[in-house]
Amino acid sequence: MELLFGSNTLITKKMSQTVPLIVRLLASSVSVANRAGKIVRDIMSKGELGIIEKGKDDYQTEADRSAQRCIISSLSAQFPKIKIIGEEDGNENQTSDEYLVLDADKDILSLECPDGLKEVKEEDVVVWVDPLDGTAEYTQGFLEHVTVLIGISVNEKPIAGVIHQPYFKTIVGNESKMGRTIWGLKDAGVGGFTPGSPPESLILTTTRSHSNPLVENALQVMKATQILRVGGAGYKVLQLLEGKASIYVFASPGCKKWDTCAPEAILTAAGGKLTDILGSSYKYGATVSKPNKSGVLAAVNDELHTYAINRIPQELKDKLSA
Ligand SMILES: Nc1ncnc2c1ncn2[C@@H]1O[C@H](COP(=O)(O)OS(=O)(=O)O)[C@@H](OP(=O)(O)O)[C@H]1O
Ligand SMILES: [Mg+2]
Ligand SMILES: [Mg+2]
Ligand SMILES: [Mg+2]
Repeated sequence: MELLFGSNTLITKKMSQTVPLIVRLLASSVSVANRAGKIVRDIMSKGELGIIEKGKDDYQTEADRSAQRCIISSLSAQFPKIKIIGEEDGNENQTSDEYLVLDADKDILSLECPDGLKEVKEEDVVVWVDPLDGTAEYTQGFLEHVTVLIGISVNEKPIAGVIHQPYFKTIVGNESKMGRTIWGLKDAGVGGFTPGSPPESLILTTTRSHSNPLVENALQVMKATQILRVGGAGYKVLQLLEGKASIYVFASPGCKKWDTCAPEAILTAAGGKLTDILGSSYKYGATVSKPNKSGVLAAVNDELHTYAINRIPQELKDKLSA
């Protein structure tokens, strides 16, 4: 019976008897994010983006829809009791065999699960999926900013995640490989990239396509030497992880739980911190409200996070507190 499934599934089935749920879920998330990234590239190559305007400055493309279908159908087939929440409406029940990925990344499967996460059950987990973060940038050709985000929360806290960058190019010898997958697991570490030390002077990263006067006010008070304006919460946190910026400031509603769950989990596993602009943590349980109403403030370490919180004027904090 098992032979019908192919060798990777067979390995996954054997592993399922010994490897803790969280490690298996992260390993499957890495594999499915790679496939979702290929879908994102293929749809761009075909040139039929199928753009829908969901709201003001808020777009959805065929890549957002198909990548979400791939991720949700693949993870729910393997972890049927886990609650999975995706950004794009109308996809949850559209399972597609074409996109079914049942592999699990072997390197992740061999990670040592932290003691506190060994007993986690499917019922304790909520997965937040942003199939394509940086949709505005995807449609405008800023392809390096685009990421696929899969965030894993346990008892409302983000504890593991994947940021896949479909358009990251690696040259190995004469061959170039597209895409890389960054992962993090609380108390275990991060991987898939080379961590960088924070820049010597204060460099901020913020939105490229969703600015407003509140956002600009919070940037000015930081006294930074440089402000990088890039797309996507995933890409901005990647800039922190790689030492290209040290604080991510977005003093506005607009971001949602699927934007921050995976980036927060990975940043925390790397020693950083992500909160709202008042310094309070967001919760990621199944019934929380989706918008991150009080903005985003993330930093590479606690010291810089405290610096940034202290510089935000009280008036601005009052405006963004719900
Ligand atoms: N004002 C507003 N309206 C609608 N959607 C918004 C808004 N601000 C941020 N976002 C969503 O947050 C994701 C990251 O966007 P940005 O890089 O522009 O901003 S930021 O991370 O919030 O700084 C990005 O997610 P994706 O939709 O997945 O691309 C944005 O759509
Ligand atoms: Mg969107
Ligand atoms: Mg997003
Ligand atoms: Mg999105």
